[in-house]
Amino acid sequence: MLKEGLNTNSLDDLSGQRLRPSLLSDLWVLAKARVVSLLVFTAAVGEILAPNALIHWESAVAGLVGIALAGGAGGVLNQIVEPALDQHMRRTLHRPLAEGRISRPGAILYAAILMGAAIAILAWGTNPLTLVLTLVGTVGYGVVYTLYLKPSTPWNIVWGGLAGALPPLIGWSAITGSLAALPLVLVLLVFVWTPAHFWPLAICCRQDYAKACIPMLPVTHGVDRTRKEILNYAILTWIVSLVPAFLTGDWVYGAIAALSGAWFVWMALHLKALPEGQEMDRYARRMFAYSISYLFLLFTALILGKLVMGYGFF
Ligand code: HEM
Ligand SMILES: CC(C)=CCC/C(C)=C/CC/C(C)=C/COP(=O)(O)OP(=O)(O)O
Repeated sequence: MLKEGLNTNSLDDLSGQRLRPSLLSDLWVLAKARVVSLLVFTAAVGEILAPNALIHWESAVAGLVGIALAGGAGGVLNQIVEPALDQHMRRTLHRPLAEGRISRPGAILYAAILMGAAIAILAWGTNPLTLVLTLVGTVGYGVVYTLYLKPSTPWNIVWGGLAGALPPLIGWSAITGSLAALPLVLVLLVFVWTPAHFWPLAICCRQDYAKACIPMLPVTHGVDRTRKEILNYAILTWIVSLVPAFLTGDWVYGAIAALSGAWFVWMALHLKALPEGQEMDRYARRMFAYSISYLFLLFTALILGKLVMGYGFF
């Protein structure tokens, strides 16, 4: 059975036969709901850090629901464009469109419903800035990254990552209707984190990307250059993660960011030192998994700091 890679639907039964996923689970996978959950969490942190989030709780709820729906629409758009590519990759070949369980028109209708609902909720419960930023996120990922950047440049995810980095700012703007230094730094943080999040996985899947003719960095520039870039971006992420401590005066957050970032950089160094082979691929997968916990930890530490210290000056 196809155990290599992150299968989105590992539904093999005891006899090795694949069970057919339910429609609900297909809709969940189509909307990339697990990725969207972290996007929504970073948006929630943007909201909590904003002044008077509790007073504007209706906007806060509308902002989170809107981002979840719009992020889901982005995931569906991505898979509408890519069924042929998904069929070539062990990690993605069981996706609903790739296996034909959901038709293209069905997926287009699903994306339209999600996006329509997102626009309606954001327009009703938040403000024009939040609506525009969210649209930029969905179009940036679902159209610009998927259609243009991904098939054409190995730096695709650096620029595509901007879309996924927007939620903290969207969360802040849902509450305040404006921009500010702290959420902009958080956007920068997710932006520089994204390459060190994704390229370890791209190293593991490099043969699949090569077969599918997608110019991911390990395919075009090799594994060594990719490991060097992962290290550069891990160091950059570590540095940027310390800036919120200076902006908020939250040194507990600062200590957590310093330690968890040092571990991220150490993993990048270790990955770089390993000889190419299965051990390196396994370690790259560990670093990919850690990247997700790391971002979650940073954002959790930020809200705990706000809840304890209040940041009255924001
Ligand atoms: C262009 C930018 C990005 C790229 C290319 C990328 C790529 C990926 C890929 C290929 C996966 C494997 C998951 C799957 O098979 O569906 C993944 C997983 C994940 N990504 Fe990213 N990612 C990006 C940005 C982000 C951002 C901004 C976040 C959140 C802030 C995020 C959060 C996650 C999470 C939580 C998972 C785990 C999902 C799971 O367990 O199924 N990613 N990412
Ligand atoms: C603010 C807002 C609404 C933003 C939406 C942005 C969004 C959904 C970003 C997710 C990024 C992501 C899952 C990339 C996967 O890359 P890929 O598509 O190359 O991976 P794949 O090979 O798994 O399809």
